[in-house]
Amino acid sequence: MFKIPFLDLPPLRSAAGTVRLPGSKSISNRVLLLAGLSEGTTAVHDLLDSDDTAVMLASLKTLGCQLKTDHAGVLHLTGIGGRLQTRQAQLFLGNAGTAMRPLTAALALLAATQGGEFELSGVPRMHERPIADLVDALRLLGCQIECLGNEGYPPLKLTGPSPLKLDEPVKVRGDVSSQFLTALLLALPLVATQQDVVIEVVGELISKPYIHITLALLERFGIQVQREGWQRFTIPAGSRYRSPGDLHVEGDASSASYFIALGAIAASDEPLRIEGVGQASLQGDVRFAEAAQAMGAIVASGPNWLEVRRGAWPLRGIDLDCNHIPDAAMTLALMALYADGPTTLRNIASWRVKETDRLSAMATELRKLGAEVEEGPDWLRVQPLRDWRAASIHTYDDHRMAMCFSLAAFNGLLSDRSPQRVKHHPDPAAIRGELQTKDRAVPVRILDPQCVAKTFPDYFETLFGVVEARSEDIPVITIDGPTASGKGTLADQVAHALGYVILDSGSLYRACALAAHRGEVDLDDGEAVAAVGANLNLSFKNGHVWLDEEDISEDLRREATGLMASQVAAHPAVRAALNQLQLDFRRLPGLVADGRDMGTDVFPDAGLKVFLTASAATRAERRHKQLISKGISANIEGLRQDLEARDARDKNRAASPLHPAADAKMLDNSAQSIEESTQRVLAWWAQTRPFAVQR
Ligand SMILES: O=C(O)C1=C[C@@H](OP(=O)(O)O)[C@@H](O)[C@H](O)C1
Ligand SMILES: C=C(OP(=O)(O)O)C(=O)O
Repeated sequence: MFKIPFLDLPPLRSAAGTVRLPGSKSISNRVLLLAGLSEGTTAVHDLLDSDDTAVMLASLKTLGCQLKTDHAGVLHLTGIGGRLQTRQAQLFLGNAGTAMRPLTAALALLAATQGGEFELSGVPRMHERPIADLVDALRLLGCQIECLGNEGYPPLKLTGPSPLKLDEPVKVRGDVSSQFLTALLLALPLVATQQDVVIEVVGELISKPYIHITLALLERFGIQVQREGWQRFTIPAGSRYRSPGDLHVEGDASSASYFIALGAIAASDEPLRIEGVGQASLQGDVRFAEAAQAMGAIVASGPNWLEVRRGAWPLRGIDLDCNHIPDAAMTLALMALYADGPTTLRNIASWRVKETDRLSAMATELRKLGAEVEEGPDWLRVQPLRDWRAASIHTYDDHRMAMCFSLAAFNGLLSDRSPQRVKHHPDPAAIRGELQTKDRAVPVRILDPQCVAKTFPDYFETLFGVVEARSEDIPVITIDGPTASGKGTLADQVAHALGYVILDSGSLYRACALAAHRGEVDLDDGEAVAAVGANLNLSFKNGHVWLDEEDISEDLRREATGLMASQVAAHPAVRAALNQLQLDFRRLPGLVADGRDMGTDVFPDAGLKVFLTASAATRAERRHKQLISKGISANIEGLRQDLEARDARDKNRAASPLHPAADAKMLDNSAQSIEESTQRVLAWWAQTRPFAVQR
């Protein structure tokens, strides 16, 4: 997960490959609650691991459920069998509607029948998300519920015992959220032992497909609800939760929407394959695929997979009632930017009471990209966009805002005078326009990218696994400098702050030599060592070097490795292979490369080049401290003389002498803390970016 203040997405060009979706949030939290209320143990496979499920799991644990995850990642949950194990608890439910609403109903009924006192709270936004319709329904039933802040909103206090009136139908409104009905359906079997319990929906029910998920999962837990249209639901007398034993959670269909859109926008050669949902899915949001098809996507599907590629291009604008796909519909608003005419999304009033006011947030942020947007009380109209602006997108702690706006990074595919338009106007001026499109693609900045943790913590990593950018569009920062100047630490810090990949070029020759030696390759055979070098699977994380899955940092520092490194570095074939390997580190979302010739030779087009120096005395002192901390005695004066001699050799050697690139920024960190140098480099970097100052 990118735990950084912002993530810059460079212009992206294409998508291909396979995405394995994380588990469905809606299914995961329902299954957890049902298993928690059941007797016996349920083995839950492929459970979603995210903020929303974490709060549900923590609550169930507090309530006395036993949770164990085995080595294969399967959760074994032993439920309370409908008998309270603890009568007092304070539960924090973050911003998870699928935890707050159903737990309110379940604990209100358990407190009423068995006695207890439970407080349910969440993040500030959860305290602005209405729950009045559910509280009203439960109060009419006889539950004691106090709203501790504003009436009709969490936090809530549920107390009991108190007598329940189960003879009358339980009436609930369904026009603000379907989760209130879901909550009652999931919880009322607790008290439907002696008699049928009837629920009547008052007024129009929204987000209906979510009720299907609820009913299907209740059935898996042995409860057959009788349904009359969307108005009346009967939980038969004698209902009792029975664990199905094993249960598999399918992939999240709302999360699939970003990749379906990605396929429609950017999979122009091969389809993008999405695994985890398909025709057999329980989730209504799979029908997002139909909306994407209406916009031009070509979709093939099997029971639990989808393959999506670009059909019509530009996409086609649509006018759609989105009430059945409230979450995935947000993705259509981004697809609309790539369309040939306006797109109107209707019947989406519920957007206003979700993680943020999504209608307003969507309109505001789309306008930052330059889009023309109209917003009504329950609709949104988005015009196609051709003249895109680089924008810093606020995400309002809403995972879907962050995921949706990542799709704006494909703007280079359809900016003004894009190649597609040139096809229709094949005159020389238009073709010159095509050549200019490269400069028209703009990056997108996603603020607070870690908000995706609500349902899809690895969203951006997954995205980067299936998209491509042109190499020259991937930003590079180079940090070159003499030995012991602290460039490795600085590169680490800068890369960490930006979420960028790190290349510690100095260790490549050592790693190559080590891998060749381990593979029993003759170190005098340049071609053979080069072949090893070309296939090295190296990565750099937190100052450590990894070869495949192994941390080889210690081995690289050994004297023997150093000697082997200078042996292999003499082969021109090895140098060529390692040069290519270094270029291959230019990966999404960007690269920080440290070394001696990164800015001068390897990445001459880097967006920022830093040449880091420190006085020989300072570097000698740092090296001295390092050695002492490892228990190696050393003499500062001797170290300083060594460093000065090495500097002189480096500067004056014939082959790539160490010197700053003509356009490098000089940074002398002798009197700076690492934090200060990091901030200096980040400030220089910010000046190169097209985004307005962050607010
Ligand atoms: O029951 C569910 O799992 C959900 C129902 C929907 O909410 P509303 O019924 O409030 O639209 C949806 O937006 C939410 O993400 C999950
Ligand atoms: C509305 C959403 O979440 P919640 O389950 O918290 O209602 C959502 O995930 O888009």
